[in-house]
Amino acid sequence: MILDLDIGNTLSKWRLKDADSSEIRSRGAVWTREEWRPGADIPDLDVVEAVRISSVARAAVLDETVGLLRRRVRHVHVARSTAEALGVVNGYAEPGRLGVDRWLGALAGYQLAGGCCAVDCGSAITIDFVLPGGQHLGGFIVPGLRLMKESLKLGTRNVAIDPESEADELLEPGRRTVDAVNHGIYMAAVSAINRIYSEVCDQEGVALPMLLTGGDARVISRGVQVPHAVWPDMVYGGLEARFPLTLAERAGKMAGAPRVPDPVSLEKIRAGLAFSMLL
Ligand SMILES: Nc1ncnc2c1ncn2[C@@H]1O[C@H](COP(=O)(O)OP(=O)(O)O)[C@@H](O)[C@H]1O
Ligand SMILES: CC(C)(COP(=O)(O)O)[C@@H](O)C(=O)NCCC(=O)O
Ligand SMILES: [K+]
Repeated sequence: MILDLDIGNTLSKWRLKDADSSEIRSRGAVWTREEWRPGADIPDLDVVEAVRISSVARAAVLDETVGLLRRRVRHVHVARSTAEALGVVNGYAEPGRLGVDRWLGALAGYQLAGGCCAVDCGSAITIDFVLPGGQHLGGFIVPGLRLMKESLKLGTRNVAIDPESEADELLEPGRRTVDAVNHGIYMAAVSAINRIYSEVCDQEGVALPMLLTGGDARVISRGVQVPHAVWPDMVYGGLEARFPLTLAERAGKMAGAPRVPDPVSLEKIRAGLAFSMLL
């Protein structure tokens, strides 16, 4: 079995992948600040022959996790942001400073779709752009839904947006604090994504396919007008592309990859942008 780990600021996600069949056997998540102890919530390391890790948590969390794993597992691969990989050129002046989850998302998106806009809706919402030739432009970082809500300190932090809510309901003015906050932050997130996408496509003269991932991807997806696909395993896809282990991975296949969405025309994007400036 291969153990893939995606350690974010909020949740540490894991999945077990069969090295022979390339099938995903199980998955789970634990809070990042918690210690990784054998128990019901984490996979049995005895069956694991290789681990691949993406981590943006504090260095100490990664060091501890890697230390624990190296004692039990033969191959431990830790992803790093580099100046170039798999045809993508990192847009950061200091490439190593780009969050590795963003880098892996950009690599997966490029491998799947060529140029892309990769949006990761987690503790932060990150919006990264890769041009069709592989140049990563850099990106945008906005606080995620949960962080925005907590920063208001209005006592509404424990009432999350119902992930089943329809976008239409969330776009109405709230008539009590919790709704005013939830609808406000939802509007902030989706309008930032819509606007940033249009601005950058306009600047670069290219309509890019958009891919969404992260814990809030599904609910945010409903408010994003740009054609896009949700790919919950996008960061894992970057790990597969960067450290291919199975036959399918060596052939360039990433588990759970969606159909590439057809972007609308650049003319339409520009018309939308011009319209929003007039208002
Ligand atoms: N069951 C859940 N537990 C915690 N957060 C959740 C859950 N479902 C959705 N979320 C949302 O997902 C976000 C975490 O998403 P994730 O992509 O795992 O973030 P990160 O990679 O930063 O840890 C939270 O901030 C929260 O808004
Ligand atoms: C921006 C992030 C905090 C997002 O992390 P996440 O929300 O997925 O936990 C992470 O990618 C990070 O720590 N990046 C380093 C700074 C940068 O990318 O510029
Ligand atoms: K994120």
